[in-house]
Amino acid sequence: MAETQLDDVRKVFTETDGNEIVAVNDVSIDIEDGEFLVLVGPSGCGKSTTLRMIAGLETISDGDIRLDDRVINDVPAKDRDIAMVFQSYALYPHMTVRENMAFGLEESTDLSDDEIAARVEETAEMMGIDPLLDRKPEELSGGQQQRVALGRAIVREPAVFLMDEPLSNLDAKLRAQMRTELQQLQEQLETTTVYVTHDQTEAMTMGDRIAILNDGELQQVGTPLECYHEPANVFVADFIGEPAMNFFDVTRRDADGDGAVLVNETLEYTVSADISTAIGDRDDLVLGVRPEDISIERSEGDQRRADGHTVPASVTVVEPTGDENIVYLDLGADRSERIIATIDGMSQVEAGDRVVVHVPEDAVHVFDGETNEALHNRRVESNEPRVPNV
Ligand SMILES: Nc1ncnc2c1ncn2[C@@H]1O[C@H](COP(=O)(O)OP(=O)(O)OP(=O)(O)O)[C@@H](O)[C@H]1O
Repeated sequence: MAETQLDDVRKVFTETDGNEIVAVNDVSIDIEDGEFLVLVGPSGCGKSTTLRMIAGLETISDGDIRLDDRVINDVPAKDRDIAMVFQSYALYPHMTVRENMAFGLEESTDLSDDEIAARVEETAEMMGIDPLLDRKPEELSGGQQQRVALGRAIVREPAVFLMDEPLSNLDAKLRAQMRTELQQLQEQLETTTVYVTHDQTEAMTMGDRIAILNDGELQQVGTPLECYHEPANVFVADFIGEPAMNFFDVTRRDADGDGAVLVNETLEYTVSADISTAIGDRDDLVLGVRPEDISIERSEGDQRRADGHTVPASVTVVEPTGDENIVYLDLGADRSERIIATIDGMSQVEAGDRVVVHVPEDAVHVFDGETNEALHNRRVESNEPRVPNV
């Protein structure tokens, strides 16, 4: 167990033509002792590079990495007391499962052969791979190989586990099963874990906290629900949640009293004083609303409600997923804007239906159109935790 800190960590790669790539740009994260932190972001955002720097497999261009307050920038990988699990499993093909698991212990500890054998057996039992101990990797399924790769990391009892997309070679069902198992295992072992994935569902369901990276820059660190309900910016709001948040470029118009109206060619959305105050005098804005917060009603003609939170629309596509319908809609008379809503699977809505879309004010997010930073996030009732749709 160990607290792991990244302090303004930077990685610049220099290509052969001298061109510099900033893969990781001054990233600071405090990973608590025993925490399961998920590093998530799109391809090329710097996740693996960050993990490899923690592991000692990549040098650091600037900043510090600390393990329990000790700077480990120059400590060789093998002396860091960190175990890494790769997507490719990286098992030694000529060794049995038993030998694969024992190898790391022989290299990094002074344990006797008997002690090593006992620890391998014990870990194999915990991982449910004890019947496989005398097989070679080629005699194992992908899922079994992944279990062995995890077992090989666990048997070392390291201070920190680093995992780079460890489940991505498994089929969807096995992946979901392994997610739960890994989480339970980590809770039981209480070993600080940094887990890399590009899959937001994996991040949301596994992480105590998630750290969202884009283009080498840290966007937000928080619990899954914080990142979902209180995204720091448009990138996070868009990345977390499935289907993604709907966004509309709007400008501000003063309304009667303290409120404002957010407008574009299709929308006229009235907001009350607290949102208007958060917006201030900014004029370039982005209005955001999650698909699951939208409701739709059948309607003949253009029936806007007096609250200024409705807009007429027509249904273009309905995708049933079982418990819910994902509904794609064209908004307004000119149909120049689109919106996606997720509604109850029993609702009778069909392509071609004329409807009214209702967006409650307590569900809207407003972002600065220039900086993309959040100005106002949806209201969350603290006694009413909502399960995010991921
Ligand atoms: N050895 C290298 N030399 C030059 N550029 C590199 C090197 N390794 C990574 N990069 C660049 O650094 C950036 C971050 O790469 P990294 O592999 O960390 O991203 P990632 O988020 O893990 O992506 P993925 O999910 O696709 O694995 C990318 O632009 C990548 O091209």
